[in-house]
Amino acid sequence: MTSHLPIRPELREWILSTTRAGHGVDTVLKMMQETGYDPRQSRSIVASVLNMPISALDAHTQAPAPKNQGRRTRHPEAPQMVANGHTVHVGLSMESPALRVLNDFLLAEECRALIEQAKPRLQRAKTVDSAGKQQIDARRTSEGMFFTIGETPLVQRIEQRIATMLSIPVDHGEGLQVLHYLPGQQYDAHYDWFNPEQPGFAAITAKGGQRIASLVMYLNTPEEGGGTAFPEVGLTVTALRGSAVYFAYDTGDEASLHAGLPVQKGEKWIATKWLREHPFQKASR
Ligand SMILES: O=C(O)CCC(=O)C(=O)O
Ligand SMILES: [Fe+2]
Repeated sequence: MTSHLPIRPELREWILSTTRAGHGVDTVLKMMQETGYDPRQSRSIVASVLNMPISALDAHTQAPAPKNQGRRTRHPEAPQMVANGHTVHVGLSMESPALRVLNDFLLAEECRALIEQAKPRLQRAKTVDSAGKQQIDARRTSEGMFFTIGETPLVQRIEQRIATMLSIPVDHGEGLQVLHYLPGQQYDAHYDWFNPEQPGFAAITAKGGQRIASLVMYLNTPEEGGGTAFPEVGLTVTALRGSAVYFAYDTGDEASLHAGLPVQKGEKWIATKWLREHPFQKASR
């Protein structure tokens, strides 16, 4: 996905002028890493600017490929899989973005209980600004809250189901977030991966590294609207109680662009789990 990376013009110009001045690709990569770029990111960016495949980049560098590549999730396989005794049905599969619609991911009773546990703690949802700070954002008008890892037996059960289904340890997950949207509320089109070009990138990824996949679980069925749209591929996933949409991405994967469409009638409750390439926090039990 190297061609999809948003690269600042100054950085592009610097890479071109440095290589034109006779410095090797390995020197450029080293300098980028010294200024805080993640090794994998710098390789993608340099390959994109110099218009060469990452594999060709290896031939120009003496250093072996970076070893701190994080984990990746396993995409659930159709038609169904059993995670901790619970059967999940794969209703739709897509390869770009890597996406699965999962039916029966949560029981109706689990959806109801999760909403009840979240309700007293809702606050206006925030986004992460370019300095890595949480902020109120007009693009995201819903209310939300975070559970800590394993905070309640129910949260723990859901986290273990996710971990088994995607074959990734529970501690790679950010705390489960519950969001509540009322009519007119939405989440504008965005990527869940963090942009390596934004100033706060190092701070946001210091713990756990980059995000690699998301799971959006629908806790109710809005009367009208409120689906999750993937505008790059013309797909809208219907918000249906108990089902979920899973999608995985590389940094810069534009196909993973998605939006929580406005609720037209009724309300919408979701729980989101974002997964990181490295352990994000210690599980509490
Ligand atoms: O509300 C939705 O359908 C999408 C939510 C979302 O994109 C997120 O929580 O990152
Ligand atoms: Fe998202």
